[in-house]
Amino acid sequence: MNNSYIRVEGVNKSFQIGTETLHVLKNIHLTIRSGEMVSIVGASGAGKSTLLHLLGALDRPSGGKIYYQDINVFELEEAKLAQFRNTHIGFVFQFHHLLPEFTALENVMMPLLIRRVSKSVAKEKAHIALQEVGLQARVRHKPGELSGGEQQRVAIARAIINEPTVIFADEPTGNLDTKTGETISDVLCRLNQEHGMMIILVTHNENLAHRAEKIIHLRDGEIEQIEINKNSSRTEDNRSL
Ligand SMILES: Nc1ncnc2c1ncn2[C@@H]1O[C@H](COP(=O)(O)OP(=O)(O)OP(=O)(O)O)[C@@H](O)[C@H]1O
Repeated sequence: MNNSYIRVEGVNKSFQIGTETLHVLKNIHLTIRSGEMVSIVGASGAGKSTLLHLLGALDRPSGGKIYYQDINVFELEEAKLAQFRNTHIGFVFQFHHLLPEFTALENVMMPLLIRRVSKSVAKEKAHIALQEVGLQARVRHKPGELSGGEQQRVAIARAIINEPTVIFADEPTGNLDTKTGETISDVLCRLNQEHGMMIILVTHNENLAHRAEKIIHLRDGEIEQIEINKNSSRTEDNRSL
């Protein structure tokens, strides 16, 4: 059965710096299945974040196509693309971009309020999302009153409130100590295993990278290797690329 959810076909990305063209991603081909947890690893400057941004439809490729099932996302006009992102995708970044003057609950409610969901429904869903990441006791705290790991869990709750199909995370444990980083890794793995959310993440954290069932090694903008992680609890014996 073909259950590929995201299909990347011959994607390139270049940036123009003055008269120079920087070829950051070259001829990327990739398939990511429904429910998969995938990590993208590689040296600094290899193109990991650039690839994640393209996969998450935050930026457009210079060439090639990205399909979500049968939707060619970059053929969508800007407003439709934004709507597509809001409906299907959640983002978690190293620097969580929480709004400092709002409580954890209000930060998590925000994506639903932007979509004009009623305040009472948004509140109820935000409570559930914060419970999901183990922060039910901190709903009234503002970001400055939370630890780094707690702030990151609020960011994850905000990313899952729309019940996205896929979560993109760029260095989600990047500025956290080892133990707090493990808690965040546990939260992401649980969302994948218990709720079937696809998780696609960029990380320099070896432990987190190896909890994914597929590890994409990028080198100088090219896929060097796609490693199927036999040790991942989700890897099935009969999986193929
Ligand atoms: N908007 C941009 N304009 C010009 N060059 C860019 C832009 N974004 C990224 N680059 C360049 O593309 C290359 C890849 O960047 P990217 O952020 O994808 O790397 P990375 O693998 O995520 O690195 P790191 O592990 O250090 O975060 C870098 O050399 C970077 O300078």
